[in-house]
Amino acid sequence: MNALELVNVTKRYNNFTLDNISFNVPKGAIMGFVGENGAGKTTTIKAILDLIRIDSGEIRIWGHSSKKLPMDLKAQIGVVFDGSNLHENLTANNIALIMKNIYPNWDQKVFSDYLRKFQLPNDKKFKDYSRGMKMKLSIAIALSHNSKLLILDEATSGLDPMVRDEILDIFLDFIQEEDNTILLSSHIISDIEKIADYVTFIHDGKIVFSENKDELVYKYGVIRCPKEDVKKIDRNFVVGIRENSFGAEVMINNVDLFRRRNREFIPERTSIEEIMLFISRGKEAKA
Ligand SMILES: Nc1ncnc2c1ncn2[C@@H]1O[C@H](COP(=O)(O)OP(=O)(O)OP(=O)(O)O)[C@@H](O)[C@H]1O
Repeated sequence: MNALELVNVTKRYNNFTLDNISFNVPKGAIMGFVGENGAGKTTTIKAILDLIRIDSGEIRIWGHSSKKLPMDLKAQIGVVFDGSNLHENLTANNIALIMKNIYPNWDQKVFSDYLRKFQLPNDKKFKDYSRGMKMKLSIAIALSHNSKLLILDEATSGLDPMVRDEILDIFLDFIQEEDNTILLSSHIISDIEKIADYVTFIHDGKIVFSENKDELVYKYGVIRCPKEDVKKIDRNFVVGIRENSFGAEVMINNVDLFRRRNREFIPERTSIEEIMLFISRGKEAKA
């Protein structure tokens, strides 16, 4: 069962198109949603949350059309946006009062526990919080209304590695509950490598892949060879080329089939970060 399904979703802006994207997030999984600046991550998340109107396609949350999601299910989605939009003059205490009215399932005890755990003062105004504190407060809110689906847009960016680790642990705790699901967009691939079960890579408004994280690194490989050998490699397998003064690195897809067909070149293991970098740069050789 999927918590989230996107089918052929298209959204056109003047200079950008979210182009016919499809991917699923299985219930109980953490989906890492990665892509460079402007690739379309926030647009996708806004579409999922029905904050923008899509031009075509279908989005289903727990099997319901996102446009017709019943209120009680809507209340089970915890959302954190980068640069939280909480009012500057509110304190955590004020926010708790507001959230109690917004969410029928608001759990004050859980919220207070998170404030303590994150060492967030009750009475300090939001504008006087540090970036890390603001992010933690947003996460505490998202986790305090019995959410079963967390949608996090760059929730760990701009935070130091220790705070990031602390927050990633909270996400891992959250996912221990069998039915809980996370969609986490991030620039920080190491965070995704640490906690995600699946990775969806969006590039220039299109989905390049949406796959199980562990299988991904077996599908791709890097061949290191002299520049003049690049042309011997079957272009159908090539997803990206990088050249430097020592030679060339060629990222290939479908490594198993490549190995069976070709004994001359031996692809080496790679990482999600490298796969993304190569694919973003394209098939033309670049230093
Ligand atoms: N309301 C809008 N009107 C016109 N263009 C928009 C609007 N919102 C977003 N865009 C454009 O859509 C593109 C994708 O933006 P989006 O915020 O989805 O990217 P992103 O992957 O989240 O990037 P980042 O990692 O930088 O946040 C950008 O070119 C942006 O300028």
